[in-house]
Amino acid sequence: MTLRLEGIQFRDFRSYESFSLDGLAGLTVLLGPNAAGKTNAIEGIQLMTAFGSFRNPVAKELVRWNAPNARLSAHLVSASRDLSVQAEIKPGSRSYSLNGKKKAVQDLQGLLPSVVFSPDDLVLAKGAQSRRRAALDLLGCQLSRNHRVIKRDFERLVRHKNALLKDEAPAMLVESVNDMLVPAAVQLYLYRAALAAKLFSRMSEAYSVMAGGAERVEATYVPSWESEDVRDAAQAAPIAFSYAKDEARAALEAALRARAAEERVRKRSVVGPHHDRIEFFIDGRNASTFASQGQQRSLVLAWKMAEVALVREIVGTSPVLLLDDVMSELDPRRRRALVELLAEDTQTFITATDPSCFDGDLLDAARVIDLGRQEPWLR
Ligand SMILES: Nc1ncnc2c1ncn2[C@@H]1O[C@H](COP(=O)(O)OP(=O)(O)OP(=O)(O)O)[C@@H](O)[C@H]1O
Repeated sequence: MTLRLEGIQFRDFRSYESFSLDGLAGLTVLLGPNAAGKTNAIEGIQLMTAFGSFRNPVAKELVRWNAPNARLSAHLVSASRDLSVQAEIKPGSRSYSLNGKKKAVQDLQGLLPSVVFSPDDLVLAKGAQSRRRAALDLLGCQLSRNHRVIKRDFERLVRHKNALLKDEAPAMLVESVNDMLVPAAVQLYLYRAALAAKLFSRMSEAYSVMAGGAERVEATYVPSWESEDVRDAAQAAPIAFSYAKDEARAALEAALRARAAEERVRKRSVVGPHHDRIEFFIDGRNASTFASQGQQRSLVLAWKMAEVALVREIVGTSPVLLLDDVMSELDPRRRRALVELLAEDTQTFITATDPSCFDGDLLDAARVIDLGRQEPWLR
């Protein structure tokens, strides 16, 4: 049975000393002037549903200034279940519990997936590759326990390998870590590549609808073990890569051998899924270099629409949709595309500084929370 978010509470989280919302239904609009805490609220809800944050913060940034820790809780309900998820965040650590029992993030992700769309997401189109990989992983982690376990194992091994390289440990030690790292790296690559293929095809469809079929969007997932020439070519024009498990393993092992000396000199790992790339193309040209602002927005919106479609297909229910200050950024055509996403079964939170960017019908159907009216010391 589908879970939904019934209530959320923050204590000493970001700008909030104390904040709670109960009786949450389909559509909640959070209004408030700049710095009222709208993005903080969206981030808090994401932390209690996706168990990650689109802002990629360190734990310390989430704790209200001068407070020792932050506490968040979420009440999730369905016809047959009543769950209480708690989080305690201290500088340097985050711990979660479910109905009073301690849980690892890997055990909670997927309970109630969420998809965030915020102006910050424009970095998906233009910014660092690490943000694209992180967005793909956050989706993968919400959809598959295997994805989250392998990602965690792989990241642990990379940290260990980097520490050895930094300490100039003997090559034999680094090689023995590579032996453990390769299976996790190959599996993470396979999960990501399979997820990317599904996401990218839905993204192209969504973009095509928004652009009235006038532009063609493609996206590719480029493994780190490709030679520099091939990676350059894959930046210039879309090349589809497809590796079976054995082929991926052989290619990664060969690249690790070929670049071992470089890793020793640079004192860090240079090959593996943490260096894979995601490239976007509009009409065959790399979007990082050639896309206009409007095309970048459409690209990111299409990615988000593809995420929602994939969660619906794979989990069988809609994710919680968190839309942070996006209406004012979108032209009427894109706004319409976004509003169509708000199917009746999609629990949605939208923030804005000004209610005038919403349709009257949308506001009539929503519960409107005015964050600007809250006492400032309680925010
Ligand atoms: N750890 C923290 N402790 C206290 N305040 C914080 C913390 N982190 C962020 N803030 C403050 O929270 C305030 C609200 O930020 P938020 O991004 O939620 O505003 P917003 O309502 O989305 O504003 P805008 O409309 O300008 O996007 C900011 O002034 C920021 O300085």
